Amino acid sequence: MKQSKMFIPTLREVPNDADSKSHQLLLKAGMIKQVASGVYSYLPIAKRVLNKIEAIVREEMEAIDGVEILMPALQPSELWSESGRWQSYGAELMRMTDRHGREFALGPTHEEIITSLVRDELKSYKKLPVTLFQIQNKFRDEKRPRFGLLRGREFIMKDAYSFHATEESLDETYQDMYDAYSRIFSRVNLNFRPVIADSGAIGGSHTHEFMALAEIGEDTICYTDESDYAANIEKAEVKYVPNVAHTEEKALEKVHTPGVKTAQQLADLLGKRLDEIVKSMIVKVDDQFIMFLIRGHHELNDVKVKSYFGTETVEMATDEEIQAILGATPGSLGPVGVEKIEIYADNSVQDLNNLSVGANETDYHYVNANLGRDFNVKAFDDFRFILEGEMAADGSGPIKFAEGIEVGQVFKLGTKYSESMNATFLNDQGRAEPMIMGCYGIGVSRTLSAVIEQHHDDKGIIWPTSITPFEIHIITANAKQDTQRELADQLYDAYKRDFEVLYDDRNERAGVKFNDADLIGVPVRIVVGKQAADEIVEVKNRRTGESFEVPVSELEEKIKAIYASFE
Ligand SMILES: O=C(C[C@@H]1CCCCN1)Cn1cnc2cc(Cl)c(F)cc2c1=O
Ligand SMILES: [Mg+2]
Ligand SMILES: [Mg+2]
Repeated sequence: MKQSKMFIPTLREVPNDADSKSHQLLLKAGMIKQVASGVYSYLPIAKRVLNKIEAIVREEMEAIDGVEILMPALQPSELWSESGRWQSYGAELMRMTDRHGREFALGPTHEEIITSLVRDELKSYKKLPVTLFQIQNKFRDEKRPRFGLLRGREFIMKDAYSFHATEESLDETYQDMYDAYSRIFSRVNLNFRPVIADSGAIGGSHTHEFMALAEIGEDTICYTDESDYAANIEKAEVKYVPNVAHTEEKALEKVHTPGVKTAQQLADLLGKRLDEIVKSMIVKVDDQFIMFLIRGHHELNDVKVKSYFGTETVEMATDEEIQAILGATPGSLGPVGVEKIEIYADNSVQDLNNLSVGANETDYHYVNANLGRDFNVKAFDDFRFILEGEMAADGSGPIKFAEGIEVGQVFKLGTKYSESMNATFLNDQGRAEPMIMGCYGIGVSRTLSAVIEQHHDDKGIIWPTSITPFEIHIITANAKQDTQRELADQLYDAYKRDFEVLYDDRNERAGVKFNDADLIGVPVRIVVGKQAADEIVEVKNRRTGESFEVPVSELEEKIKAIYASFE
């Protein structure tokens, strides 16, 4: 492709609203243009890379008997009412009304559509299992779109859905998908980890997220070097090992603590360690207020609370709600004398006695509060985030943290949608049963960004050869110089048959062309410059930065040698 005919609006300056490295480079390399917040056009270089990522996804889906379809973005609200999600989703679900006043969702995902499609067709166990997938734009009205394509409001997803007569059959497809995802993310050259994850609103039991390691990642991964254990921190289980350090029970004592709002301030005032303080948090679970007791140096894990109570509607109580229930502000809450609401506690609260807690009176706390005598706990469980260095749930070794970008997720859905939408099949005894489902997503446009996050230097993107927009970048140092231009034209004509060639034939200064080439990041660059008359060109390896002066007669061999070095 001749660059004079292409559309690659590179930028010299970093756009100030670009808030991640990949976002900056996508803009500087002229790969995307923002249309609205979280909404982008993909320009030619990006489109070529997306085509290659999608081709790899298709290959790996079809290799495990996935069959491609394409569903509409416009989803009638009636189907979302059948599943109950029209009511349960809020502002994130983009909705519209057509000219007849009928309501639609702009599809954020396609469980309702696919289940309604399949329930009319797959009526017998003999026709199961089936795995269908699509690659299509999704719409989610994110409150804070950011990091370019990493968190957009319209994005490209591969979403697959599988339908089964038995759990075993689902387990098989789940494993096939898990392995196919590992192949896909390896092939696009991502450094990734599959992690145990929380299934959240979608329901279902078992799910893994595929995390691309990157500092910008919004997810925290917990992993150990001693095993392949890895979990999203939302889910990372804290194996409770009692470390009881009880002392002789002392009399409850009320202490005036003016201005104390935080556990640290209380610890400082009492001359105690932060971990000797117990924080009391009021959480609204469904529409019931619950008090959670957490050690001072721990944090409440809202995802574990949701999972424990089996609901997504979990919010911290507001100051007003707290005032109404306990008559105090959040800085002075405690379990002593609390009868109106249930009290749950994290396991590690059991390790201490003579606790320092709020007195439910602003500016007053208790010391020496003791379980049983002064307050009761309905249940102890794992309600906190694990700390770096604590033992992993599999006992293999200390947990380490890393940031990750969630580029894929596989779910065992079960019968949540087939029951609510009556998608049944006749089993081998002729009895109707709800189909067992799995669903599997890959963020295709997010994967593009994740690859850039992991493959760039200070000059620009360095494409892995598997998804590079072009294989060779031919540049004339001075397009006005006939000898250079003629040799470059000749090389372009010779190579464009066997290679994907980008030919910078523009009448731009050499420096501009080299800067653009560094930004666009094609793995191998050929510069036709002053030595064109001697049929010598410069070959540059974008990844290593090495340059070689090569006679044209040895050029193809050199290019292939550089490509071989990438394997
Ligand atoms: O999408 C999934 C599960 C899987 C992911 C892989 C492909 C198939 N779906 C979870 N999820 C996430 N955000 C959503 C946002 C909105 Cl606004 C919504 F209405 C529904 C969902 C929603 O269901
Ligand atoms: Mg997540
Ligand atoms: Mg997820």
